[in-house]
Amino acid sequence: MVFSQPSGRNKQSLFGTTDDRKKPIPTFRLQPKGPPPPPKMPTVDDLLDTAKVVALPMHIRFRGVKVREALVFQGPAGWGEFAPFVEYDDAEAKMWLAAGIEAAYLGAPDPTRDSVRVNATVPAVPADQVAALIGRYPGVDTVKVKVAEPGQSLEDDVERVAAARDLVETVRIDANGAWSVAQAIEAITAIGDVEYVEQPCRTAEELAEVRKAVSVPIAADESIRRSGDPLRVAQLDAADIAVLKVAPLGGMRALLNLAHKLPMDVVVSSALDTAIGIAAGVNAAAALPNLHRACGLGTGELFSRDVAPSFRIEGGVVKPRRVEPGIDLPLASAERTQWWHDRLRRCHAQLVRR
Ligand SMILES: O=C(O)CCC(=O)c1ccccc1C(=O)O
Ligand SMILES: [Mg+2]
Repeated sequence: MVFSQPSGRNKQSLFGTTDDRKKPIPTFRLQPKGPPPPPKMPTVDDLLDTAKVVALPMHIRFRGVKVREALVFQGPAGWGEFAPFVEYDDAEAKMWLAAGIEAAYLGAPDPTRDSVRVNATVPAVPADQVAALIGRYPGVDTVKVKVAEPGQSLEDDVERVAAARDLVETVRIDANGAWSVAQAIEAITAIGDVEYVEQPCRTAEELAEVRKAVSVPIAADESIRRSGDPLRVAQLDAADIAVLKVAPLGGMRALLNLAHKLPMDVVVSSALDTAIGIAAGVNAAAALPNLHRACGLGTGELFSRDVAPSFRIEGGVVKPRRVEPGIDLPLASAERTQWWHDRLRRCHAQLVRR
């Protein structure tokens, strides 16, 4: 059911559902009613026909990488992206392929708003570099600061967050699960008031413990996108906010469906996507019935080259748009291209088999 959404165009799926199979064969209507039938699942050859593997250079190291690789492809509805992080196994990576196929073959769900507020993303840089990074995000009033980077101290985090606080109204932090419960409580106390702390510890149980011990709101990211059971954080009362990403959840409609089920505020964030993946994130955020917080969709600013001009941030917002890659793309080596083609083949086989 992850590929469906309660109503209208947003309910379509490329993969079908048990419900669809139970429905009687529809009788012919003179005046067609409702959404068009979902297109057929593309074959591997369909995907590889238009596939390009890009290697995008970054201004700054993020998640340990300075070059972001992605495979992008074109379908009848536009472009899709397949860019699971290289260390992910096929079972996890196949969700990212489902998301890319949805974007290229089904297109965006119906929007409910025409712009989306974004946050600036500040990697674990020295405090004196924070102002220059935030300067790349015109009109943005919310900054997400990465903390708990391996090899750095709590003092580094306190200083980096303080530098961001001097410049904007709202600061949120992301520890990517690096702290123990005790370390999280110590760090959160030292850092002081923030909008929320994203994934302070690895497990949902630990998030629930930290949440009981501190007054700062807790957001869940990896506990949702990598847990196998995204609803568990809600069952455990482990988070105040859900950070949702299109690609790891298997698409825009999967994200909308999950947001519908979660009893908490949602933030849509990127997975360090190219402009094609960012477009899907913006389209998902623009289709949410409720959205109260800035989204992490400004990461195009971290690239020094992208597949298309990055989403222009103006007055702190981005607007949904169609993304068409340029002709002069920074292509990956032949060897890396083959690696991505092989990975796409394996993930496609897993998707059609299930
Ligand atoms: O949310 C943002 O501001 C940017 C996206 C981001 O931080 C991110 C990007 C790639 C992989 C993981 C993460 C993360 O939120 O942990
Ligand atoms: Mg995160």
